[in-house]
Amino acid sequence: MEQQDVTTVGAEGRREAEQGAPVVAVVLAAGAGLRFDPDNPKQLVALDGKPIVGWSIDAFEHNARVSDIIVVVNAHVRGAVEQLITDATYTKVRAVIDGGAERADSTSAALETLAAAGVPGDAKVLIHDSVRPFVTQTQIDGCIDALDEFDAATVACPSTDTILLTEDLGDRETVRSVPERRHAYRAQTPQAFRFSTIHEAYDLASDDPDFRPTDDTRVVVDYLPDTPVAIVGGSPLNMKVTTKDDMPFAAVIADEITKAAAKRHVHTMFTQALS
Ligand SMILES: Nc1ccn([C@@H]2O[C@H](COP(=O)(O)OP(=O)(O)OP(=O)(O)O)[C@@H](O)[C@H]2O)c(=O)n1
Ligand SMILES: C[C@](O)(CO)[C@H](O)COP(=O)(O)O
Repeated sequence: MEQQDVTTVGAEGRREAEQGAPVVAVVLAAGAGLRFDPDNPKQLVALDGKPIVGWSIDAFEHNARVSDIIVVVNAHVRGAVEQLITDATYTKVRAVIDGGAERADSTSAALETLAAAGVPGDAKVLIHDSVRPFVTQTQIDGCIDALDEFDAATVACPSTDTILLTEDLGDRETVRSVPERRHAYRAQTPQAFRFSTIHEAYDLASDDPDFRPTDDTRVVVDYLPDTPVAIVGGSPLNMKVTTKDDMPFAAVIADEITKAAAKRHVHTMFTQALS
């Protein structure tokens, strides 16, 4: 992917000439959805008529600072995802690639695709769960901006519950430590990295076959411990659809977003008609 100048209009209307490396979104949609319904892939389930994976791709397609999108799929959803991309006439989706058995394998496959494509080490890579359909432009911009100061950043939500870290005692879990709540966050996505950082971390981690991280931030924390990972503000609305119990909440959020967008559209129409 070639270097390109991107002129963007920031959230406050600021115009900024943003010259630099590509901003690549990796949308992870290769999961089996075992906790949801293996016979009904959750990434394809519609919310307000749009498949969950479509909500996530839309968010990055419509961010002017994102230059490229890679979608990671499995064989069961590939056809539907490719059709969705065609029907939506997305302009930034560069490849639909096969993921792997674990989430980390899917991220790794995306990183190898970027490496083979010659993506520069200072490219900004945003890795996102496709089943977090309500990621906001503010969160995406927050990740992109954070990488001007850090080599790694993750969207995360302050925990409103006290977090307990446990250990095994016989067949029971017992509390090992209770971190201060002000330092307790729930990781979300996007998780964002300079390409060289995340590629190096995954390269180091690949020597440990037993390493099974549930997110990408941990790979940097464990294998590049001197690399700070900045927190970007998350929200309970940036939820992950994991089980069917998540669907009623997701449906309410989707409906609210759709209604708000319709109101904005009507307002714009009136403003244009009356001007
Ligand atoms: N091998 C995998 C596993 C997960 N994911 C993606 O990572 C995100 C978060 O994973 P999760 O919610 O756990 O999805 P699944 O792994 O499909 O769920 P389950 O664990 O219930 O099978 C999802 O967008 C999922 O598609 C992926 O791309 N490749
Ligand atoms: C990456 C993540 O969304 C951060 O909370 C989470 O770890 C994904 O977990 P999953 O089991 O793959 O859904």
